[in-house]
Order: sequence, then C-alpha cells, then structure tokens
Amino acid sequence: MADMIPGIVLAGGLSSRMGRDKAGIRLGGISLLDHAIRQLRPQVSTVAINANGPVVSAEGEGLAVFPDLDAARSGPLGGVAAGLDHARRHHPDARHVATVPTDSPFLPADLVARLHEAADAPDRIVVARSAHGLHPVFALWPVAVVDDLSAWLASGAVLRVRSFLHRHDAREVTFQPVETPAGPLDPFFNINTPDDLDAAERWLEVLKR
Ligand SMILES: Nc1nc2c(ncn2[C@@H]2O[C@H](COP(=O)(O)OP(=O)(O)OP(=O)(O)O)[C@@H](O)[C@H]2O)c(=O)[nH]1
Ligand SMILES: [Mg+2]
Repeated sequence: MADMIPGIVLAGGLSSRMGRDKAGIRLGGISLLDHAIRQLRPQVSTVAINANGPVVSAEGEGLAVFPDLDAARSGPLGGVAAGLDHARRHHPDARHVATVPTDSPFLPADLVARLHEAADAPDRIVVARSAHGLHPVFALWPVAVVDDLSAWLASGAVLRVRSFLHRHDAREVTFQPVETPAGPLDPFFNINTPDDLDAAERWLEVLKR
C-alpha cells in the first residue's frame, strides 16, 4: 500500500452510452463500482467515491462519497478536481491522490505503485498509458494542482486535456497488455456500451481459466 495516497473512484458520469448508471451495473455478479473499489483498496491509503447521484455499493459501505464541485459536469477531470478538494480537506498530509474510473474492472494491481515510482517531484502529475493511448483518468494527481485544475475546467478548455498535462510537464507510465488464453487484454479496457459489458463478461471468464 502506498503511504498516504488517497484513492478516488470516479463514478460521476452520465453513462449516456450505457443508458443506465454504470457504477451499479453488474459484471460477474459484482457491481462495477465494487470491482473498482476492490482493485483500488489494496493500492491506496483510503478510498472515496466521487458520484453525482445515489451510490449503492456493498464494498463501499462507510466510504466517503462526494459530488463534483459544481453542476457543470465538466467530465472526468471535474471528478478529479473534486477528489483533490476532498483530499485537501480530509487528508491534509496527502501530497498525491490516485484516481481510477468506475468502468474499468481489469485495472493493473500495480497501477498506483508504478505511477508513484515515476513521480520524481512532489508536484508531478503521472498518467497511465497503454497501447490504446493515454488514460488521464488513471493517474496520480498532486493535491497542489487543485486550484489550477479548477480554473482550467472553468475556462471551458475541457477538451484539451493534453495541453493541461503538457503545461504541468506530466510524466507517463506505460502498461503492457495482460496476456490471456484469448489474446492480449488492455488493462484499461473500459465499459461504455452494452456491447462492452458483454465483452467484459467474456474477458472475466477468460481470466478465470
Ligand atoms: N465526476 C465526474 N465524473 C465523470 C464525469 N464524466 C465522466 N465521469 C467519469 O469518468 C469515467 C470515464 O467517463 P466515461 O466512460 O465517458 O463515462 P460517462 O461519462 O459516464 O459515460 P458516457 O455518458 O457514455 O460518456 C467514468 O468513471 C465516469 O463516471 C463528470 O462530469 N463528472
Ligand atoms: Mg469510459
């Protein structure tokens, strides 16, 4: 477990492609939110949930739940800003926060450790990359960046995540695919549509083999 790195599960999206709240959808009998909490918990000091509506979670019993800072729904980074604000108020000793989305049940067990290893400065942002590109929702964020991130979101520049990361000289850590009997699986595979959910059920079976 990384010392004093609070973890945040981002579950504040609209799930518009799925048509119902993704956090509560079951995969292998367990909700996606509970998959995310299970995977993140051993990697961080505490887990909290960023959600903009009711949260139903067996694994999340007793965990802090907090919404976005404003109603703008500025995307996943709105949840990151809320997570940093939460950490600043509730974990004043924490320098970084780790974030994961609620819709990626195969995330790496060494995600936070490897991101943290690459944080060569206390104010470094470190973001995960895989063969499918950069994944700014799987990242280590310095608490100190909260005001700049909030201002940047308020400026409406939400689509230019890369420019924000570039301005902060963010580091990247590349994660390899997981080799499975059915071929390589991107550990950041995320479930956006009902078809993705079917595919995830198949991957879950393959991983049990
Ligand atoms: N807090 C917060 N989280 C968000 C927001 N938008 C997306 N997310 C989260 O970011 C992660 C990745 O986002 P998407 O896969 O696009 O999820 P989504 O926005 O719920 O789904 P779509 O509406 O289909 O795009 C998910 O865990 C979402 O819960 C937002 O406006 N605020
Ligand atoms: Mg997604």
